[in-house]
Amino acid sequence: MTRVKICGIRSLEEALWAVEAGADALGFILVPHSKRYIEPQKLRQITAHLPPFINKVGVFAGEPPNRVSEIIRYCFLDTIQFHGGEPVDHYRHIKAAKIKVISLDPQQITSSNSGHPNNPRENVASPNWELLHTEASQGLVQGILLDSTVQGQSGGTGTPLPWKELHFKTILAEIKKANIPFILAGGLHPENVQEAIQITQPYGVDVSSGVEREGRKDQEQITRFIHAAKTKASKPQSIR
Ligand SMILES: O=C(O)c1ccccc1N[C@@H]1O[C@H](COP(=O)(O)O)[C@@H](O)[C@H]1O
Repeated sequence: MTRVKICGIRSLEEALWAVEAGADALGFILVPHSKRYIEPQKLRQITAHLPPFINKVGVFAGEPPNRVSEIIRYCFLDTIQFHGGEPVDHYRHIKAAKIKVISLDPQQITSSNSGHPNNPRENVASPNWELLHTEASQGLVQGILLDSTVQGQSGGTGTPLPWKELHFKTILAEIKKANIPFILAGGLHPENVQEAIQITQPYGVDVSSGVEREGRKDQEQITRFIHAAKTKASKPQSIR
């Protein structure tokens, strides 16, 4: 069954909505410029009151290793999500599971399909797959998350990746070679998550904007999202 992370939680009430609906993980944004930022002092008050068996993920972008280590311990977090292109090697001493984020520009993926008949990858800024495979084989990362970047902004953009595009299939093939769990993010919501899962077959899905209403987490959207993600779709889908 597909694991679900609900990200950008800012209160105990929101966290308990997600837990009640069956979330496997909760994400907390520790990126100070984000509109979903939560202060460590407030976060600790949430995590201290959560039931067991729920994975608590801290989302960071470019925070120095010592600061990350301090927050992980202070806030009782289990997992680090590196959302700022950090060299994960610098964080190897920290005792937490690590998720490396690869941010992709949806427009570049789409244009690479039609751009050049002989080389569909020509226009795409390709991630460093060799580095990812090395990090995975050395046990430096335990998961890889694909997210969308829009005009230089990555994280919480609410923009879907073009998972139906042919070039996306080649990206997935590279990720699967690393042989670590793959998590799909970027613009997922209750209406598209089943199709996205059917096409990409991820270990887990991650959502922030897609379970909000007027900028705040919404209990009904969270419940619908988790239900959809954990229910098998009836119609088969394929990549065109
Ligand atoms: O959610 C944020 O505000 C955020 C800020 C900075 C880095 C990451 C952030 N969230 C991550 O973004 C993706 C997808 O978000 P969305 O569903 O498209 O809104 C997900 O991995 C979140 O963990």
